[in-house]
Parts: sequence; C-alpha cells; structure tokens
Amino acid sequence: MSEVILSTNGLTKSFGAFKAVDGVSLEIQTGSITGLIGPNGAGKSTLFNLLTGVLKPDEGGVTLNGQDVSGLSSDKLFACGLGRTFQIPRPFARMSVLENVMLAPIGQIGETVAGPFLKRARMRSEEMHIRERALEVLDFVTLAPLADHPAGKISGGQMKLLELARVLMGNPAVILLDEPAAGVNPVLTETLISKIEELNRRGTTFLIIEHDMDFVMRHCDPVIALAEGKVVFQGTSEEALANPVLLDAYLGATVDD
Ligand SMILES: Nc1ncnc2c1ncn2[C@@H]1O[C@H](COP(=O)(O)OP(=O)(O)OP(=O)(O)O)[C@@H](O)[C@H]1O
Repeated sequence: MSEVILSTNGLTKSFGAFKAVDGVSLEIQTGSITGLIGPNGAGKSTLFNLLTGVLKPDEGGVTLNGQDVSGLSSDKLFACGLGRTFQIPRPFARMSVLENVMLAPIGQIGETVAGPFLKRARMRSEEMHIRERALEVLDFVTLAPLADHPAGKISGGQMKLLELARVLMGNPAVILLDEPAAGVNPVLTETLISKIEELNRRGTTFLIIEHDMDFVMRHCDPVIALAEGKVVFQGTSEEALANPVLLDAYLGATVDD
C-alpha cells in the first residue's frame, strides 16, 4: 500500500478579496511523480508557495512525512527534506555555476564550536565537503563542464538544471518543480526528464507544475488539476485527457461537441 509523504488540509490563501487557493486538500504519494495542472491563474504557484513556506496560509495546513509543518520557513522545510525550483530561475549571475550550487542552504557551522582556531579548521573542512558534494551534483545534472562559468551566462535550460543541482544539495525526499520544461530546448528537456526519472527510481517524490500536456501525459502519474483555486480533478493522465470537467476548466464554455 502506498504512503502519503506530503498532504494539505483545507489550504486557503486570499489576496485581498480574491481567493487564489480555496480549500485545497490533497495527498501526494511517496515515490510518485505527480503532475499539477490547470489554466493560467488557477493558483498552482500560490499553492507551491504555501507548500514551501514562502506564503503563510489564511487557513489550513501542510503535513510532511506525518509532521505538521504549517508555517515553517522555506529553509526549515528544505532541512526537513522538501526542495523546490522556481518557474523563472534566479541564480546569482556573476557567481560561478559551482559557487551557486555551494550556496544552497544546507546548514551552517553552529555556535557550539569552541575557539576560533577549531572553528576555522572546521569551516575549511566543511567548505571542502560542500565543494565535493556540489561537484558531484553538477556532474549528475551534466553541468560539471560549466562549473567555472558565470551562472548568468548559461542557457535557460542549463539554469533549470542548475536549480535542480541546488535543490539536490539538500538530499530532499520531495522535490517541487515549477514548469521545468518551459523555455527549455528539447535536448535539455530530455536531460532534465532523465534526471527526474533517475532520482524517482532512487525514491525521490516529485510534484511538478507543467503546462506542457505532452510532458504531463508521458511523465506524471497521477495528475491533479486546479481551477480557480480549487482541486477539480485527480486521477491518471489518461483519465485527465478524457475528463470533460478538465476540458471545461481549460477552455471555458467554448468547447464544442
Ligand atoms: N502576491 C500576489 N498578490 C496578488 N495576487 C496574486 C499574488 N500572487 C498571485 N496572485 C493572483 O492569484 C491568482 C493565482 O496565481 P498563481 O500564480 O498561483 O496561478 P498559476 O496557476 O500558477 O498561474 P500560471 O500558470 O499563469 O503561473 C492569479 O489571479 C494571480 O494574479
């Protein structure tokens, strides 16, 4: 029987009088690649922001691995095993690709270390460890040859791979990807997909916002659809394609029989 790794309960967020996310209760199964679809403005990014602590819900909560994580900051959630990428990657443009990966917030030297000498020695060894790990993840996402390039000079697709590398520094159990295929050339999209599938085979759970239905149909199961802040569909990708409620949500009243 499958287990739930991430769930929400009546999650609600308004901007002024407008409910962007409206009573969303959903369950993400451990080991799944779940697709989150819905028309523009449906509330997908807002839901991601609620799941990752960027926004605080007006109502409802989030559970990760059976623990109530409602209201935790993004950094704390990252430490609890929840990583996310953004629709528009925003690396530190003048820093190298490697430095950007090394900056992922994976824990600092605590204040518990006694004395400046010990502290310096420990910081040096920690930096070496972080560097080694960063080179490892860059190798995994195929960006090792660009390690010393300024991050602002790489392509949009390479930036998405860089974001994945940053997320992987935290060894997350769940990764939320916001439109991984948008603006990415087909070759890099295939690279990204193969990395997602390899991580998934090793046990990582994915929740993916994607407008590219071909991507969703081929790689996501199950599929959850939002419209006007509410969950309007949950099921397999085949069921999604055949679902009239979903067609209606996307195309409004203009669908002809
Ligand atoms: N900070 C904000 N202040 C006011 N309104 C917001 C804010 N963030 C989002 N919204 C509104 O909430 C609604 C949902 O936006 P959201 O970005 O979550 O949708 P989405 O499904 O991710 O859309 P898209 O597919 O276009 O990215 C939109 O109408 C948007 O204008």
